[in-house]
Amino acid sequence: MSQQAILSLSNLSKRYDDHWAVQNLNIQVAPGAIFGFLGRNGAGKTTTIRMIMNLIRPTSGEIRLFGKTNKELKADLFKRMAATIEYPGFYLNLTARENLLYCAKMRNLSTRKVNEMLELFDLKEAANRLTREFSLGMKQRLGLARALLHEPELMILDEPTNGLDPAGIQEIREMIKKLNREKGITILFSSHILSEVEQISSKVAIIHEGKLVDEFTLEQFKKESKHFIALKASNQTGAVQLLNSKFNTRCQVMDGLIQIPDVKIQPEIVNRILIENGIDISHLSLYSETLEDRFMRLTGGKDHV
Ligand SMILES: Nc1ncnc2c1ncn2[C@@H]1O[C@H](COP(=O)(O)OP(=O)(O)OP(=O)(O)O)[C@@H](O)[C@H]1O
Repeated sequence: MSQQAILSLSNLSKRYDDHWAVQNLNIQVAPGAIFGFLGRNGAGKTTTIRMIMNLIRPTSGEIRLFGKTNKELKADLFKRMAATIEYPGFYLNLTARENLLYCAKMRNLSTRKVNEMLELFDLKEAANRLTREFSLGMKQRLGLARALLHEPELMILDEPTNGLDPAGIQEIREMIKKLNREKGITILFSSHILSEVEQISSKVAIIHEGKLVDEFTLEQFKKESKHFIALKASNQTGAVQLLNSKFNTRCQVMDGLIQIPDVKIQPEIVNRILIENGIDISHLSLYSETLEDRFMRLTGGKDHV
């Protein structure tokens, strides 16, 4: 990587009793990225984030933030980065504005940022309402506003859309993109929701049973993803034999569909050849591998896992 990584994990591992929650994790997050950290429940995402945040100690391996170890960064670590882990907690008897003002004062930050954050996160109208009346979506937004008060360069968000309804998920997704685009903040966020990761990440890492099983940019993914023709015929065995010999290819049968792997073969020609040979077709489509397919291939998991 030509540009120095803003976050670099080298052989990072964490062992609990007799099992590895995270094992030999190597990840580089480039400045300006929206890095999606994807894995099923229990894959090791939160453990990794807790280690980055210095909340738990790694069993082995190294974490470098801004090119330095946690020890070298000391207090600077929390000046230059921010994180939200699980559900954000607030003083429920204080208003949104009071919560932010309190946090700014505690951390010796300028209070002028409070109004800016309320505006940025669309909380201006709700600013004087008690946070006990807030919906989960509003609390998530207030949590992001609080995390951003000190203008961090890197934000780490652990499952930021957990428990939100579709509209809340959309709002947080747009916020993440906006923070990255307009404020230049590098973002690492964990998720087990594939569509979410696919929609906003510039780079994705898939973690499974504590190990990194795949890492790619969205650009790479689109280039590398498999394309094929899928069809269902009245005589599947006969159709496979015929297509293999006519097109010098190797068709596979998956989930009751014949897959022709060669993208250069034209579907209309496939259609004609099968019909001319007395084989009827009940389904024919062009297919590209989705992130969900790739994730399932690697982890045996499903979308919301
Ligand atoms: N304090 C702990 N003691 C023992 N085992 C733990 C501890 N914390 C996490 N684990 C185990 O480590 C593994 C990884 O857990 P982790 O919470 O990091 O997964 P995750 O990917 O964040 O999952 P989720 O999406 O469910 O939060 C799991 O098997 C979990 O049970």
